[in-house]
Amino acid sequence: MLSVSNLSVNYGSTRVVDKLNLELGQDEILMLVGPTGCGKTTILQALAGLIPISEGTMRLGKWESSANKHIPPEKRNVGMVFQDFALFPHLTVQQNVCFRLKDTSLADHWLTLLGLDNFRDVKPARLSGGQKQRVALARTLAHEPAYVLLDEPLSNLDAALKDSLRWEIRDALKKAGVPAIWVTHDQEEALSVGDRVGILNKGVLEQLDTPEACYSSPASRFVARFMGEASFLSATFDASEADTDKTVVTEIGKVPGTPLQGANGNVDLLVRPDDLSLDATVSETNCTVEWVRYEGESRLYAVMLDSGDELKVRVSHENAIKPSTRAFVQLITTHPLAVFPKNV
Ligand SMILES: Nc1ncnc2c1ncn2[C@@H]1O[C@H](COP(=O)(O)OP(=O)(O)OP(=O)(O)O)[C@@H](O)[C@H]1O
Repeated sequence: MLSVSNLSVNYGSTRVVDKLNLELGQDEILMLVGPTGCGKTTILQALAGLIPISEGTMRLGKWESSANKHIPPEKRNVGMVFQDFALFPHLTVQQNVCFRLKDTSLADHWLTLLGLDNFRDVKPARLSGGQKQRVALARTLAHEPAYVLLDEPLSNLDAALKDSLRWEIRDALKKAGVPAIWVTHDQEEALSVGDRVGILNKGVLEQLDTPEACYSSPASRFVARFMGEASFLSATFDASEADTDKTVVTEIGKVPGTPLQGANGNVDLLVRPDDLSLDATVSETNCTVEWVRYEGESRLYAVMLDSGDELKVRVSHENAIKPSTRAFVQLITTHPLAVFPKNV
């Protein structure tokens, strides 16, 4: 198990990573997300042993690294996958994957599994971005790393390729049975691919949890907003009610609620776009459409409630409503929504 305890990194007098704690299971994939400059790459570099750390420890198997006792990358048996693939241009695919390997049977295994058999004698320049990233992954896994660090492995690829390759990479990591930390900018990728997701804000891990928990019970408003479209709706909530029927009362309906941070009384309800319905064909109205974004399968609307709260609503693409139209918005969810203390 990879254990990280109180890991902190300073650049000069600036703390960039602050007291990171995490433990990674044997074949667990942790997706690390956060805004640009929040310290994601720095964490990977520290875990790889590429930069000195200021505080804390990292432990795996027989080694433990700390500020006073640095373990270099070659002693950690770490595998790294970068966004720019980092292949040797003068070597073939086969030679890249077998580089410094005594036993090449695992290289054959990964080359076949990642669909690269027909490209063994080709040099990287002749490969597409997706093929290059498969070669980089095959090379990493052929060396039987104890853990794998992936720094935005899909960011140089187009959208369609990203979608298929993310599953291939996940499958390969699971087949190899190694723990992995995967940095991404893409919240959807983090939620769909990760066993757990870590959300960083200014060097601090704000939440480390299952994708479902990060999305539905975010530890903070920052996490709520970062993991997807989030609206906050004024509501009232009686936390003393029996557990089974804790109801949040809003001007557009009642829903079950999960109180966070001691929310009680006047609160803000976290509403996601798919928790709502929108109808412009009924006589009763309670909002005005501000703007609409066509998304193909769906349309995302921003509506302004008559009371002044703005909500985002996602509905079928068939439901086309023009901006400035009066409409009726309603809560339609039956699962509990997160309830935050009123933002004052
Ligand atoms: N070598 C360095 N010297 C000084 N400051 C640095 C150095 N490398 C990174 N930083 C700073 O540390 C902070 C974290 O950088 P880091 O690259 O880890 O962020 P990130 O979350 O990976 O960002 P991005 O998503 O843009 O890649 C930033 O403010 C960055 O400017």
